[in-house]
Amino acid sequence: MSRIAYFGPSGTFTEQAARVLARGRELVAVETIPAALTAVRKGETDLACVPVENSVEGPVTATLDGLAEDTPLVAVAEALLPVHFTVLTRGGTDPVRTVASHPHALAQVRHWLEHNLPDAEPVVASSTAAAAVGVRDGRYDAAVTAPVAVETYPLHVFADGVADVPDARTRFLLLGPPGPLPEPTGADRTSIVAAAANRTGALAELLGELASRGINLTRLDARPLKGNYGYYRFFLDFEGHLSEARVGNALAALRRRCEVRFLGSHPRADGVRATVAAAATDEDFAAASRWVDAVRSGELA
Ligand SMILES: O=C(O)C(=O)Cc1ccccc1
Repeated sequence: MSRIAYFGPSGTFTEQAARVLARGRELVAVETIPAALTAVRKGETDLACVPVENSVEGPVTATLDGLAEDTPLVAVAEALLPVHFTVLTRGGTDPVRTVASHPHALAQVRHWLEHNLPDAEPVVASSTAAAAVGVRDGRYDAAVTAPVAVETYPLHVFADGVADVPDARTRFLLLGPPGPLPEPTGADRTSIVAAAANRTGALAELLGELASRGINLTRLDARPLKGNYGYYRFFLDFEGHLSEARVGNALAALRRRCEVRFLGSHPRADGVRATVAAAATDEDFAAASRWVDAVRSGELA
């Protein structure tokens, strides 16, 4: 049976996302995001499930850096989960002095903690579920977890439905080795990493290649090139599928300008259909190419 390594341990938000994407595949918990990516790169699992961005905290940098480095992986599917938290303790009457969680989770409940556990010191854990393990083992007094954590860790539910921002969402990717792309659906997302040159206008030129082909950008993140202060690589997500003319054409144009790593074309979890600007449909590109061919062959001027 095919297997998915997910950012665990058991009881994380990523496990919730992996369940949505599993389609009968076996789920294997690993302790970190790099470990999930390594499991696929080494062929220990067929796929990996990791978080990529959150609507409150922004990019998940371990995922972005892990995708830009080492051997290429591509996203074949995504899941978008609403994020509200459950706060677990061991119960009893002892005061809550420490509250542990993943940094993204702590950042999303800061106000709730100020009002409800003002004396508790926030402590960073590797994941929300690792924080629950710490509560179970007596290392922390409370953990900010995913709702599924109670299935694995029979702790006391101190509070649930906790969220500073009611509509917070996290997007997760299902990643595999390069292979055939998922079929286009009309509601797809394409992701790349581009190493824009460090000179005036270089990023604007890259974005211009997308804009001039009528492609709508959905995310732009910069990450530093470690060990090379002042240099960045850019992560771009945009609407459309590589099989579509405007996307293939734009990617070729970007490739002429700089190093590009393709990170996948796959259906969007929210089903939002791509907006295609005027004169940017496949038929528009095909008609224009037919015209150029006719001019080249001397049939037209
Ligand atoms: O630690 C987890 O449960 C994760 O899967 C990472 C995470 C943390 C906070 C919000 C969404 C995902």
